[in-house]
Amino acid sequence: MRISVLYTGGTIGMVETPQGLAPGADLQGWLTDLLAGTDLAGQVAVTTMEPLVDSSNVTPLLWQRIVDQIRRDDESDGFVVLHGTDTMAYTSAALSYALTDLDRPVVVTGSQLPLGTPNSDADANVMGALEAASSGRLHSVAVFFDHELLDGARVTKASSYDLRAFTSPNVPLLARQSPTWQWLRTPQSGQGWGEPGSSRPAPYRRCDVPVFSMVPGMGTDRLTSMLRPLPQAVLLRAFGVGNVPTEEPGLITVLERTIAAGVPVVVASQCYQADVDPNRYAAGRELAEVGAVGARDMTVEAAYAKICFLISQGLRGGELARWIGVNIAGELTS
Ligand SMILES: NC(=O)C[C@H](N)C(=O)O
Repeated sequence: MRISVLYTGGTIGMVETPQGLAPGADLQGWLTDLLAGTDLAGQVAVTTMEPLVDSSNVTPLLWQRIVDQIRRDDESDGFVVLHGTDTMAYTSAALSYALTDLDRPVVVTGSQLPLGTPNSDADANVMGALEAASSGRLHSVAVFFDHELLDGARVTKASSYDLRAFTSPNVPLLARQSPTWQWLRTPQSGQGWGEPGSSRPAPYRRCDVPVFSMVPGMGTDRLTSMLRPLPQAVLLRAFGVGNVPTEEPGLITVLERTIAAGVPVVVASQCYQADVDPNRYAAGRELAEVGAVGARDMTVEAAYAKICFLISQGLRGGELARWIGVNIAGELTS
């Protein structure tokens, strides 16, 4: 058994500096000590992805570097990606879309408190992630955090301070480690990208996709200026099941013109738990009628990463909008 750990940064390996927490801990040394005397000792290799970053600085280009690193490693039986928590949910969704054909586990984790500090969750999270990756029971992308294993394309960061930082609001856990493993269900899968046997997905590129929330009193002029110049797509966080202020004069027309100009408008929800159906209320139906597409039960993170994935594959306009409803990697309930 060989597990490859890809270390990208995050609080887990940070130390206090005069500027605040920043990468600087001896992660390799700490991991060697952590694994000493366990079944995994000598079976784990660490690759440090320089420069180490706070995950607020992650872009789709780092998503792709992680994908490339995993793809070029035929030797490892599984992977653990050490990542900052702030954008971990975006990265785990992005890896899920790009690695549907991998058939080896990729477990993403990190910590809320730096390794070696009092009550740090680093030891438990990394040991659990390594156990999940070497269990033989997982073959897809998942997140392990605070004794829970979650579908990679389903997670959201639910707390900035609690050690239970991640949840998957629309689907149950995959497994719980408390303290022995209880495997609760098989991961949701999707149809993957392209035809079976076709070439691998094109690499992630940076994309121009604004994500914004509707708020009570949102004006049409503000919406119009937010959409200039025209982006590649829009991810709109509407109210509830996908409702917007349809009585605001001109607001729907702005979105209609945006869609007519070839810019897909994807409607997600501001609710923590959501299944978007813009057809349900009159206050949403007008959106659907002008061609906006609902993100169904995808998280905002999964929807954003999916739009970037589809743009990177060269899809635009209506074709991209059609793929929003296709389950690629278990990101939505089909
Ligand atoms: N807990 C963390 O890892 C937060 C950190 N700011 C990061 O996302 O890199």
